[in-house]
Amino acid sequence: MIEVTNMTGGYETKPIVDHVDFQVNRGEFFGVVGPNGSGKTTLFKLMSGILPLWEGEVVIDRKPLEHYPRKQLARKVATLPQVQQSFFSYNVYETVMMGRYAYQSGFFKQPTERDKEVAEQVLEQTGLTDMYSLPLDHLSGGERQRVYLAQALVQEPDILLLDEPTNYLDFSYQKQLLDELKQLSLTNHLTVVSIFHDLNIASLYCDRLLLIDQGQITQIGKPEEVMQKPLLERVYHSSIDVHANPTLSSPQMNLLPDYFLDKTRTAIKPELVEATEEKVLVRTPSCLKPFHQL
Ligand SMILES: Nc1ncnc2c1ncn2[C@@H]1O[C@H](COP(=O)(O)OP(=O)(O)OP(=O)(O)O)[C@@H](O)[C@H]1O
Repeated sequence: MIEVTNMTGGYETKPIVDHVDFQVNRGEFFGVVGPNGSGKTTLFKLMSGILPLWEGEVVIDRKPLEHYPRKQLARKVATLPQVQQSFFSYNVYETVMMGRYAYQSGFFKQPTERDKEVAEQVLEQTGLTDMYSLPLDHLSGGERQRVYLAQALVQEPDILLLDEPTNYLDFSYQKQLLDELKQLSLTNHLTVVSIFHDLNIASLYCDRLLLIDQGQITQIGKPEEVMQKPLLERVYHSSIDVHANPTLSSPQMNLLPDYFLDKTRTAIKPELVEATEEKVLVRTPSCLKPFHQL
């Protein structure tokens, strides 16, 4: 369990994350959402000890973060940062194996049979087995993202902190990755705390969401408690529409482009032109798209 109390911190003099309190339960899939610059990444840096706390504390499994020795913390918490830079061209296997450093001891740090077993299993899980000998700079952005995720997973952490894990991934890999993480949270009780920009994805996969704005918590709760039109419109300064997912319980949102809004910023209802058993034709604001076939 992660307990964050009165967490405050930043970079210079002004706090970026300001007196924040929340808890994440073991095995929970917990999403952090909020506009650009709201403090999501800074919150992660404070939670993982990359940035020092100015005030408050982070307690992981009843032990304050600063009491964890480095290697013990790496076995407990693995992170996938937003931007990964590789200055040397390691191959996929070498990069993934670096995640095992917390389990290696001695001067030469040769991988053990167990290290190799875990690495192979994770390469399989992340669909990287066939690429294991390729240098990282020969991979696409999405493939590289999967390598770094694999590097975090071989740490066999209890807690995974992910900063926009679906960056660069096409929708099929997004689904594959999130299904895998969800499964790990359900069966292995892996705690997943992840930043998302895509509110619909966050709503589909997360047990609870934390909405942050200007360094403070605006709302925390189940997706239906956070995915509320007035709240999201206020925080994101955008016109949106929130509706029930037709097949699942998670609420989903649509952006409302300005050309679909009238002078009072209300969505213009499409005009029904023709409805037969095979098709429905509607007319939307005529200047742009005369017809939509549904
Ligand atoms: N290294 C830094 N030094 C100084 N200020 C920083 C630094 N990193 C971030 N900031 C500032 O902190 C604020 C919050 O940044 P942060 O990266 O936490 O936001 P975010 O919610 O993750 O944004 P995004 O959605 O764009 O990734 C921003 O105003 C940013 O300019």
